[in-house]
Amino acid sequence: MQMSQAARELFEARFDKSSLSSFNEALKSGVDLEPPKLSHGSRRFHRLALFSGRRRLFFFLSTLAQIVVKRAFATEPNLFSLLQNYTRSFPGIRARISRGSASGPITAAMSTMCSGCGRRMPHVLTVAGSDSGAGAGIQADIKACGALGAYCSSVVTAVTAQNTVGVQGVHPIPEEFVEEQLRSVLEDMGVDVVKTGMLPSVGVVKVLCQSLKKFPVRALVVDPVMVSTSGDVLAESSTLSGYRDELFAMADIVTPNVKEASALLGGVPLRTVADMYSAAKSIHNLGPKNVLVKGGDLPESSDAIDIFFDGKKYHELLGLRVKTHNTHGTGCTLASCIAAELAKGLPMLRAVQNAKTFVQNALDYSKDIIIGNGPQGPLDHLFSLETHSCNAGARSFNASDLFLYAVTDSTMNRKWNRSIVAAVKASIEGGATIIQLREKEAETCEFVEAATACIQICRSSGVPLLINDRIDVALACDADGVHVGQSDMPARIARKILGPGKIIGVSCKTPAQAEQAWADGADYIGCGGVFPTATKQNNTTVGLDGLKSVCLASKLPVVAIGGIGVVNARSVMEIGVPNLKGVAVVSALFDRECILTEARKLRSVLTDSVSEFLLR
Ligand SMILES: Cc1ncc(COP(=O)(O)OP(=O)(O)O)c(N)n1
Ligand SMILES: Cc1ncsc1CCOP(=O)(O)O
Repeated sequence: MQMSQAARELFEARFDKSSLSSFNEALKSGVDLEPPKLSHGSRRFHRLALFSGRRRLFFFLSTLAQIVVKRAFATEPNLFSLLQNYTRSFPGIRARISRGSASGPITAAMSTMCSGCGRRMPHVLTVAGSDSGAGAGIQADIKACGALGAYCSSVVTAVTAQNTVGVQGVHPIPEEFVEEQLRSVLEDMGVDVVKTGMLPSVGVVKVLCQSLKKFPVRALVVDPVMVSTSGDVLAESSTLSGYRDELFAMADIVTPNVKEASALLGGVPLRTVADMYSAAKSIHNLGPKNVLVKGGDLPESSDAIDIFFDGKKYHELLGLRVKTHNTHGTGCTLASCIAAELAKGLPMLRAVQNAKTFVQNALDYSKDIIIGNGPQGPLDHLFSLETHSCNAGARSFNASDLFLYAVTDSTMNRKWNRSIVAAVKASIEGGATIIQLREKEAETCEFVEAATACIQICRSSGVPLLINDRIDVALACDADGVHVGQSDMPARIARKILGPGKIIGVSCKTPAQAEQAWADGADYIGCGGVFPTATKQNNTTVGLDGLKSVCLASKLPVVAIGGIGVVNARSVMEIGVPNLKGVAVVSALFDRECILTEARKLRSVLTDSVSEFLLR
């Protein structure tokens, strides 16, 4: 459309050019947005536009669009929030929708921002009680989300006087004020996921349900807190009916422990893992999309077994029981971590697995800390800051990190015209659980620069980053560790140089090499090539039998490597040896057009094969 100079100036005064192009792009992508409300300036613009026939058409269409959008808002009160959520999912556009006063008309004004101008943080809102001891409740939720890189806002439902001995007092917040807090946060702050903890009365449950209907969010995590770890009652028994009748139907996941699961099911006793399976199914029948029954309190079990049920499939999630009194707040922490991982965009099962890993690491790290004189102390949620900042000797390695091990390759990145950083980012988004930079041709300076950028991405996603061969580069960028081959720096010297806090992996093809790697202080073994591969020249293949014999001889966890991809990953995992923890892949991710899609596919093959194996 040709515009007169005057009209152009008026138009550009209201929208800067980048906003305008983002707005146009959003429209092209199919978002229906209300055109800006006519201000005095734009009325003048319309008057000018009337001078030509084409401009008359513009005026007519924009007025028509305004009428349509206003009608839609009048008939669909949730449209405001739906639109707000919808626009949030556009990477190149950030739309802020402002709502008029409750009595006045709803106005939608859009301010756009190019993707390079700002950074959205994953956002969890916790709706829970305050714990003055800060081990559980709102305080635990904020710390856990922060540790996992999510922003956490809070709506306080009750204030408790609490310490490591027990709960000395509970002061519920009036329902109207809970509602007001909910409105303040949900209306303005772009919440991705809501997590609930202590909801002291059925009235608060109802207020929450109404608020979530008005302001829908991407996911709802319900931790049905009824009784504190010290045995003190934190919710009226009528809250149970609120959960069952209304809240569960809106929940993406409900995370009861065995006592809460029993209470929700009218007091049925839960004594065995089989009981947990049937409880998960019965609670699923109450409406939530997924259920996690936590078995930490189950008597007579040496492992912490949780049962996850998505309505079709059960997953038995195993964790080692950490011997410690410092368990106060683990339930709140787990649910908050699930919420944080969902807010980051992870699928549900992965979010649950990552949350479990975080809690287990936090328990392990905090097992000896002394806070308070009571029987149940708190966790140190921010342990990862300490391990990363002072390399204090507590290794941040968890064998389950080997599940989907992405190993980069500079030749492949060049072929597909991608930076290392973009490749790493995509693989993490697709579900990679650990990254190795294997950059055979990079100049040292370029390698350190790329590794430093990758470290930031990996840290914010909780994914360890290792460097292939180059201990100097690992030290320079404070990577989480190194992977060395049989002809590289021996692992025992690498350990001396790097200290106890870094992860060291060693390539092994034989049981003798596996034994040596353990003696040298390695953390894991990479075994392969399992299948023939074009990625590494002159590399002998050990096959599935060779892999099995190395696993059986190894005291360390093992990751399989070489020629592995979507079609054969299951056959690798199915060799059925407990210390085989995952697969490492190069070309199956990095020599493909879309790394993210391939990582997702591979992750899902691995998850399916492992859970089926566990259930056998
Ligand atoms: C996880 C993992 N396992 C094995 C290797 C191979 O390492 P290496 O023997 O040092 O061979 P190059 O990678 O240097 O060719 C690996 N990189 N990662
Ligand atoms: C580095 C390495 N070490 C043993 S096999 C191999 C290459 C793995 O690459 P791909 O996953 O493309 O087969």
